[in-house]
Order: sequence, then structure tokens, then C-alpha cells
Amino acid sequence: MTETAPINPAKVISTALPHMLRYDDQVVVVKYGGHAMGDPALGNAFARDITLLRLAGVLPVVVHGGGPQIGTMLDRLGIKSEFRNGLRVTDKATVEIVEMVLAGSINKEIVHLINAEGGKAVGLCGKDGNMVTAEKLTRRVRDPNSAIEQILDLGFVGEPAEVNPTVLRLVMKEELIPVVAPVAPGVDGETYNINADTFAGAIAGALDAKRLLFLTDVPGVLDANGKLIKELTVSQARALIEDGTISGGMIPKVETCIEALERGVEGVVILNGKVPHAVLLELFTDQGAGTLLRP
Ligand SMILES: Nc1ncnc2c1ncn2[C@@H]1O[C@H](COP(=O)(O)OP(=O)(O)O)[C@@H](O)[C@H]1O
Ligand SMILES: CC(=O)N[C@@H](CCC(=O)OP(=O)(O)O)C(=O)O
Repeated sequence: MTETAPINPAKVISTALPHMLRYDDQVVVVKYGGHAMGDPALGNAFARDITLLRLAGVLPVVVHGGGPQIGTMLDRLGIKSEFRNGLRVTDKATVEIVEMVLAGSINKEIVHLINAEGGKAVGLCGKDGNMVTAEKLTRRVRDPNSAIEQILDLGFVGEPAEVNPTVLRLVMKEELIPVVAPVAPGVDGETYNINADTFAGAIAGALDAKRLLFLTDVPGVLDANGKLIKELTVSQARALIEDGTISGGMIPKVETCIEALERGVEGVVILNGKVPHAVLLELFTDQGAGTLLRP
């Protein structure tokens, strides 16, 4: 049996208190990724952390993803799905399932978990209170064979064009915890599927959040030797994307971090949501828990 060091309650409290005061009445946006969900015990620990943050006077806003869960449902229904540039190609049938899974089952599950821990969560999506207006994503990509630039058409994939945080502020004022799904209407009346990282960045910017936390399935940004990088400046992060150290799904995440910092969010952290109580460790301990990106 391994022996663990005895916990010194006075030390724990005296370490946590200054951090708690720093975040008092401040907005902290937590992006809960689909890869970080799934384990019931971790889901409960996450819900407990969010509830404790609110009790400690912090104003948490949860923005969740659910990519793997959408994939499972599409498989069950026999609808084929593919990703391009890290984003799901979304036709009319797919966007209906995306909305059903994100704004329906996953959103309500997270609300339920938080409420079961004694919190008061309210489930929303970009449609509620006209919170987010989406515009169809238009991105130019270069065809590797012909080097000709093309517009990437992903169907009903959107980007937040406008964020109106009124409904979020009203909910937070009533001691409620908003839990938001990344689905939003376009001015054309269509429903758009938005990458949850991008959505969380836009929400954090509109709320002038003190911190934006990305809970994923790796300890943070890893260097070329697979070692955790504790702190990164924007220019260092750009260099790591340029030299290929940061790749795949980590690219949109880090790009969102950079945009959020440019919109005035004070600090953005990428951390492992599979570590129990990752949120509390990050916010209320001296050493933090993942990679902190700074301007
Ligand atoms: N330098 C890097 N450091 C950490 N993860 C990286 C890096 N480069 C690529 N990745 C990949 O990015 C993934 C996280 O992105 P993603 O799968 O989109 O997460 P989520 O679904 O939680 O939003 C990691 O699991 C890892 O495979
Ligand atoms: C356009 C696009 O790709 N949307 C994502 C939305 C969910 C998401 O981003 O979930 P994770 O955070 O778990 O990856 C999707 O359809 O999977």
C-alpha cells in the first residue's frame, strides 16, 4: 500500500484563500470538452467544483462540447460524418442531431449533475435571449495539389458574429450557473453548429472573463518531448504552431486562447479534465494545473 502525506488543513486553507479573494465576483468561463466527459465519478467531481466555485463567490459559466457524443448518435442513426480542418461537416440532417445532443441531452446532463451537487444550474444555448448570432463560417484553404485557394464549405458550421451577454449576466445575478451549448441562430434563420472552443472564447471575451479554462484530455500544451509547458506567451504559442509542435485539435484551441487574450480575457489555461478537481487545483493552488497562456 502506498502512503500519502497527511493533509494539513491550515496549510490548504491559507494557500487557497488569497486565490479565492482574487476571483471573488469575477467571471470564470470553463469549457468542458466532450473528451473530458464520460467517466461518472469525474463528472460528479467537475459538477462539485463548479458548485464550490459559485459558493466561494466566483461567477462560473460552463460552455460544453460533445463532439464524441454527437459522433456516437450519428453512428446509431446511420448518418456519416467527417471533419475538415478540425470541424464537422454539417448538413441539414446533421445539424438537427448536433442541436439535439448538445442543447438537449448533454446540456441537461451537466445541469442535472451540478444541481445534484447543490448548485443551481440553468441550461442555455446561443439561441436563448439572443445570446449569440452566428454567421456561416467562410475560410479560405489552399488545395495542396493545385495550390489554388478555395472557400471551405462546411454547411451549417458557424462562427459567433455577435454576442449579447445580457441573459448570462441576469442568470449570474440570481446566483444561478449558466451551462451553455454551442448552437446558435444565424441572421438567415438557420441553426448553426459552432466549435465549442470558439464559442467559449467568444463568451469569455463578451463577459470580460478573468479566466477561461479549457478542460481537455491532455495535461496542457506539451513540448516536442511530450513535457508539459507551464506558461506560454502568445508569440511562443504561435512559434509552436509554426514548427508543428502544436497540431490537430490543439491548434483551434490555442488559436481561440490567443483571440480571447486579444479580446481582454486576463488569462487562459488548457488543462486535463480527466484529473479529479482540475478546476479547483488550477484556480486555488499556487502551482496551477495546466498551461497558462499570457498576452
Ligand atoms: N503540443 C500539443 N500538446 C498537447 N496536445 C496536443 C499537441 N498537439 C496536438 N495535440 C492534440 O490535441 C488534442 C486535444 O484537442 P481536442 O481533441 O480537440 O480536444 P477536446 O475534444 O477536448 O476539445 C490532444 O488530445 C492531442 O492529441
Ligand atoms: C463545427 C464543429 O465541429 N462543432 C463541434 C461541436 C461540439 C464540440 O466542439 O465538442 P468538443 O469540444 O467535445 O470537441 C462538433 O460538431 O463536434
